[in-house]
Amino acid sequence: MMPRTLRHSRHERWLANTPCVPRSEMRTWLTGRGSLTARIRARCDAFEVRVLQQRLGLPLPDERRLIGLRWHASALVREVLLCADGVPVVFAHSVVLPQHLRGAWHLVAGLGTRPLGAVLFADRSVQRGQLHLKALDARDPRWQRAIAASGVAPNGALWARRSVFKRAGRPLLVTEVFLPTLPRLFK
Ligand SMILES: C=C(O[C@@H]1C=C(C(=O)O)C=C[C@H]1O)C(=O)O
Repeated sequence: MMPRTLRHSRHERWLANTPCVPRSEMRTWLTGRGSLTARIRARCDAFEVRVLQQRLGLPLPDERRLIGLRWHASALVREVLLCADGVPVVFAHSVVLPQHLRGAWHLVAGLGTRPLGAVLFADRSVQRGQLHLKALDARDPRWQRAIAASGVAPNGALWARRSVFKRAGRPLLVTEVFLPTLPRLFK
């Protein structure tokens, strides 16, 4: 029997398979492998990236292994809100090792309010790994930061997805938390 600290109960795992997501438009948004920026842009008149922070910080414990970060080491953490016609619809949290900002991920360093997707999907050398999904509840710091930053009234768990992008073998972890306002963009 694994010790409690290592045992992941269902609510603590990110799931690769999609049956966990009810058949709906939400499933299309969660599992689409194209640019989320492009999908939002196509469904609103004014798209905006509101940068909340882009600085060295500690990634969350469940992120370290995915980007090969030693325990207690810092990474570049970028958090933004993607807004459609002035309304936040996605909270995004991206993590990359600082040393890769001088190399493979140099374009991230000076990104500013340009969407990360504009970099990722314009470069054929960038490879996206598998998407993993999770329903985040109020105990998760990503849920807490998404709700606090967006000012959107919470109504339970928030669907999130994450994947590792690689350029020259260097990982960049992107997590996207879908806010309750997203359905305004559904067809
Ligand atoms: C990865 C993409 O870029 C989006 C923009 C981000 C940013 O500007 O930090 C982060 C994650 C994405 O929601 C995308 O468009 O699919």
